[in-house]
Amino acid sequence: MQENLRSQKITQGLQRSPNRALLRAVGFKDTDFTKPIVGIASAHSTITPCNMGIAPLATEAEAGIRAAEAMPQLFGTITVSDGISMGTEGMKYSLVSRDVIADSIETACNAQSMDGVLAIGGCDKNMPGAMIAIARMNIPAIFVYGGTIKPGHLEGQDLTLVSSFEAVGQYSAGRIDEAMLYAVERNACPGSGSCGGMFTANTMSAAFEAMGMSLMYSSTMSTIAPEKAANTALAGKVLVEAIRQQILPRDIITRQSIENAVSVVMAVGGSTNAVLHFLAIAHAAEVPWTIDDFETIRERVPVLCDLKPSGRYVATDLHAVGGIPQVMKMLLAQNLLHGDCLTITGDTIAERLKDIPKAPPADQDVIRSWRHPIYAQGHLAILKGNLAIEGAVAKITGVKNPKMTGLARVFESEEACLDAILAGKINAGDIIVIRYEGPKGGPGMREMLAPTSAIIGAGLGDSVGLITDGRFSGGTYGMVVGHVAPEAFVGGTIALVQEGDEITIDVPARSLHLHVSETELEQRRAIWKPPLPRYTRGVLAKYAKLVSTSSLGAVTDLV
Ligand SMILES: CC(C)(O)[C@@H](O)C(=O)O
Ligand code: FES
Ligand SMILES: [Mg+2]
Repeated sequence: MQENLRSQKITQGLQRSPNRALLRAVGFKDTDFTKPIVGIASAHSTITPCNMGIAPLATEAEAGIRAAEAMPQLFGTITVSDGISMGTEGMKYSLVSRDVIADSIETACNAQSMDGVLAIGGCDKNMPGAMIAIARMNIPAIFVYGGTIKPGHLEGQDLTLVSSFEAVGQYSAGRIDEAMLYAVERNACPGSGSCGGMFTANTMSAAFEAMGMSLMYSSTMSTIAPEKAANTALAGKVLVEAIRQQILPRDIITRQSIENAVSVVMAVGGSTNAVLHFLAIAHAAEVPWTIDDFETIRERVPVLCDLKPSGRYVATDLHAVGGIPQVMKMLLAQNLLHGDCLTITGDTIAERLKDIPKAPPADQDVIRSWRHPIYAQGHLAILKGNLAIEGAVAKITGVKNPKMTGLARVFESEEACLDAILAGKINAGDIIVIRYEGPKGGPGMREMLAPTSAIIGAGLGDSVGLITDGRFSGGTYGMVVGHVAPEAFVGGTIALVQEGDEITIDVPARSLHLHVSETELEQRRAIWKPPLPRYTRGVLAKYAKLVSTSSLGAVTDLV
């Protein structure tokens, strides 16, 4: 098999002499022009612990690729740290960054005819951004996770970044003092790595491992562990072999492997963002996959892992007891995983899992036994109803009652809502509505981590519901429903809700209902006026014009 299938366009023949002149300047010798050119898409950044450990890993990948007789070429892609932009206008760029990352990787690889790409990412959008590009281009590729952070420690408790968000709510509700708030802040994030609970970054990396696009065990390794460096070099070698064998992403990313990935998301109790991102990845891979497909999986897959945000442990704890392969083996043993799906190594999932025991180790409680799951069914439910005709995504963890009726408390932005919670104006039984935060309206579907953490911190997690056309952080839990579609900006019913309207969130019935008659809704619709776009120039304006509804994954290249 020819290994420079694509790069021969820039390296072979008389006319490519100038191209070779440039490549010689970056180190190519006569014998290198027939070797595969392999991009390394590095999301290194010093702004955030999620990405600050990536540069040394990129160096490891480079060495692995070179040792396999290929030509590694490093290029940078961007990151937005959700935790740093959270709660500000800047957070509107977070989901936008997913598509900027995808577009930038596609641009670098296709413009320079690379034969394959190894993408390394850290913060939340790095994972889906890279995978969208990989699926779209369909050139041999592997994803390497930058690795998870270790937990922080305070007074015998394990902390994550989300502890710090919750401390703000606890402080405002008078449950902790200022000294404690700052103690949490100082101890929450002990160094390099992506946020440690089963938040969005860890959810997506775990899902990619399950999908076969990353090496086994790689998604739960700590950034600073020596095994992470060694595994990254190995990923480089595995990729070069995949280029030689021409194993393409769309051989791996199939309907079955997306089912495997989503099953693992349920089993680990992962982030609502997985719904949005897998819709977008499936779209990029041209795999038929709809929002209702998540429901089919939820019904059959239990939540097995006791992980934060609502559980007790962090990703490094999961790693220590067998990681994602152990969870996958448990699902495989119950026929809930397609064992014949291909992985990037050329082996199938079942072959990769063959030496792993069917049950988790007995002396631990991070992964529950099959008979005693945390929840008998998955925790990410798709709700529909007059408030969300296209669908909405509910996360139900840490709540006693998955059905709730209450009176609407309506906010036109996240900031307005947070102010009301912190001022003690939200009461048990309220259902908060945060709107005009959708893909087009926000734009960019901000994550409502500050309000949802403030609700938890105020002790209202069980008694207050929240619905929004925005998104949630992987750190959010409680009675929360996001991605409400159609969004307010395009005139979805959520735009017509008035203060004091009765709303029912009924997860068992999978319904989201506004108790207002059709006639009354029609009257309200007749006087509703679409708001002016919040941005008229720049990337947010361009994004708002292009982006699809969230029920189709908020993609920017819908045909
Ligand atoms: C800040 C977090 C925890 O990274 C959040 O953005 C998430 O989605 O998990
Ligand atoms: S802020 Fe980057 S993973 Fe949480
Ligand atoms: Mg996030």
